[in-house]
Amino acid sequence: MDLAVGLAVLRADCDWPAGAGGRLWDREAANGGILLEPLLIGNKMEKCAEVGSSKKTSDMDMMKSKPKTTGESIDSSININDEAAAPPSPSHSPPPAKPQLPMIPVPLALQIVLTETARSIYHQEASHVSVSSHEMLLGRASAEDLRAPEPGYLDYNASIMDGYAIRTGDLDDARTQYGRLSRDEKKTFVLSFDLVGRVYAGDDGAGEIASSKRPAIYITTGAVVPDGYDAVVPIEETEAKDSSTVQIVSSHVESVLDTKPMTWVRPIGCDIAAGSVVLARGEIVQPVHVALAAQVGLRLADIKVRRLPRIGVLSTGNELTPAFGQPTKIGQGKIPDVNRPMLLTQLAAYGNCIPVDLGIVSDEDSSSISKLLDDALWSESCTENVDVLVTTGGISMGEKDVMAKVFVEGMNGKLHFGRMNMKPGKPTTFITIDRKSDQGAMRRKLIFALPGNPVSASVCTELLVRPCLDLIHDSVASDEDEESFVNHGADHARVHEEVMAELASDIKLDQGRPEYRRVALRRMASADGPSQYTYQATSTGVQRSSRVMSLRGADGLMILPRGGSRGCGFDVATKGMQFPVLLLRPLSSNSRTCFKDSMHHASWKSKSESRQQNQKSNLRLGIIICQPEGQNRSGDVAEILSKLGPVEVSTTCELPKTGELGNALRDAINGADMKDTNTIFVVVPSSTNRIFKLGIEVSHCLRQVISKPATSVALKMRKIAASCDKLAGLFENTVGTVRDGSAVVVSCTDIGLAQTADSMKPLLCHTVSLLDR
Ligand SMILES: Nc1nc2c(c(=O)[nH]1)N[C@H]1C(S)=C(S)[C@@H](COP(=O)(O)OP(=O)(O)OC[C@H]3O[C@@H](n4cnc5c(N)ncnc54)[C@H](O)[C@@H]3O)O[C@H]1N2
Ligand code: MOO
Repeated sequence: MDLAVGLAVLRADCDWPAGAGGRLWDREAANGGILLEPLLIGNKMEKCAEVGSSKKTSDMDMMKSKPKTTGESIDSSININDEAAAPPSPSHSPPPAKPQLPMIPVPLALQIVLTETARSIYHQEASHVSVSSHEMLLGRASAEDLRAPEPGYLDYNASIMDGYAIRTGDLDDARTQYGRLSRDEKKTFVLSFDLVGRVYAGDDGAGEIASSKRPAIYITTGAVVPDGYDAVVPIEETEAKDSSTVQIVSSHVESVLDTKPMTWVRPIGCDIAAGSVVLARGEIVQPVHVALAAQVGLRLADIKVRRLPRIGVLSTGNELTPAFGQPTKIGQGKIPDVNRPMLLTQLAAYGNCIPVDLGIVSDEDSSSISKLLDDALWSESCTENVDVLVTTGGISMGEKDVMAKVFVEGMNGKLHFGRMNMKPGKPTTFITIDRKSDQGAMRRKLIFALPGNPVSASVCTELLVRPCLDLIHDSVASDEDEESFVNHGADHARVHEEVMAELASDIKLDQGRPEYRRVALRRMASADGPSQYTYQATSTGVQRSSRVMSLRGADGLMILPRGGSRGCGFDVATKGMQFPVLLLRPLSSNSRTCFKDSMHHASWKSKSESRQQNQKSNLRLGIIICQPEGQNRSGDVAEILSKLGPVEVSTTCELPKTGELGNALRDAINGADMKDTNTIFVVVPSSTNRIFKLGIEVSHCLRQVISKPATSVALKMRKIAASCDKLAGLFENTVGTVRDGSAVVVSCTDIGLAQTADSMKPLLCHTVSLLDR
């Protein structure tokens, strides 16, 4: 008899709960006192080893683990008929339907499921389907690369603006003529076009179009730019003189004369070049792919997606009556079948499978259960057999718990594990059934026999069935050898997103098994700084596995260690302790969480604040204070301006012995001690009643050194200063680039300087970021 449980290497990122006191899991075999412990290497579970001694060699044999590496395959099958796997039965009680199998850690169970799933995918013939509506594409895995056909998108030259299509070649004469005019003559220059036609979006653009010396065609956004025309002038830059003449608004004449070919025109294929991949093989279809496929003109029949696995859901138990039917009689031992509607909807919500309702069966007659399931899985007459099966109930230790026997004995299944070290969900059982087709190809079915308690059934579906279905859904056939394919598939499968969360209150730990406690999560700003978060977990109440209310409002499963001396060493997990939480759904869809502390929210709340934060350090200041003899304001001004950025140098110029100020400013701006600056403030103290005159004087002098004036920035600054103090509005601020464009010079008074500088900071930072350096 061939008994072997291969214990696989767990995913390297599959760490067990923190705070479990070093022993990450253990298991006491039924009567052998065998402890299984993982050896921890670098906080990762690398392999399992047996410790302690055992009187039962066969038990040991069954548990024997050849440590495997990810490069090796797992043979995780258990022979259920081997007596050694079962605890001894007292002579007065009937033997249990299912032997007490090793209780394996959940991450190991998941690894086994993923490995066996990948193996089944390897042997599965890839089958692709197309769908009948675009909504059905969403979330499906593409079966092949989809490329944009010739000539790409768009297939005609289209106008980007409502305006007039023109021929840029027609502008040459007018441009030459305009170039010869004086400044005043240019002001009165008229550039006009003959309006020769109209093209609207949807017209084929091929209509008869009259020609003239300088024709223009009225065109709408998206319309075909007619042949021979190569640019569009936006309507705002034109005025219609009469029904046959369009004239360019005088302020736009110069720019329109400079119009380059294809201005405001989208050329053929510019959005999507012919041959570009719009949906890659294996990629999961998102709304953007639907948009791209539509844009390049594909038909639904052209889009092949992988067939979704069909998954059957069966409830077992004599006590069950169909849900949503006749009310059950009170106190008669009957209950509504909750698991089937729950799991059918849970699986449908995953979007990675087609759930199939297999009904309810009584647990009285194993052979009729075998027959029903055999039909669902293999029937020749049934074209739509299920690929995966989930049953609930009848999998524990009682006389009526027949499901393991049904699968193993009745259907020749291979049992991979029969108990998991967790609460809820301990009796969870995983089986595969392989058969050869008439052509000799291997076909495999994956069976999850889950506990009957609804919470256990739901949690185990989430923990094991969901990743299995995701793997089938996401996998793409490959030329690799079987073992490489299987190992790669299992190691790269999608597993649950995980966050660390701290307990909102004390929780008594289970003394027998680690608990996957249903918790609601709240995201909170962390003391570690902006955009750092912590999560707080609140238990959903009593965690009995019949209490479906414990699933209500749960965002995740918090992995609490087994308590007591055989577990983590303590009995109560106290408020504030942190444990990992496997997320049941992405947190962002959690409507109860308002991310007020997010960067997104912050940018809405205080745009200027965050901008200032971002732009903190790019201003390196030089300050030149033009002060009357005997005054010294440099300290105050430097202190105020230092809020903008580091002050590299602060210097003074004597006020003004006319004719000398210009030179003094030039020397100061170009002086060696200003070389590390990029923003030079020339500040004129307001203590004098000559503020207007001085403003003009300084401005005049600065214009000699400025290579490019920035008049609108200066005007803005003046407005801000005037809003602080009207007197400041009398000062003529000047802004422009100096030193070959490597620095900005700004002149101002000291009135309202703090507020003005503060308001100007974002603009100055941005200006400085655009300097030539
Ligand atoms: N001697 C032992 N007894 C039990 C053990 C054990 O280790 N030794 N494990 C317990 C644990 S843990 C669980 S979980 C349950 C699992 O039992 P089964 O999987 O055999 O399931 P049933 O006995 O058929 O049902 C359990 C419970 O759930 C109710 N149920 C079943 N199906 C449905 C359904 N479709 N909708 C709603 N409720 C359902 C059923 O009436 C039972 O109350 O075994 C423990 N026993
Ligand atoms: O595992 Mo059971 O699901 O604890 O109740």
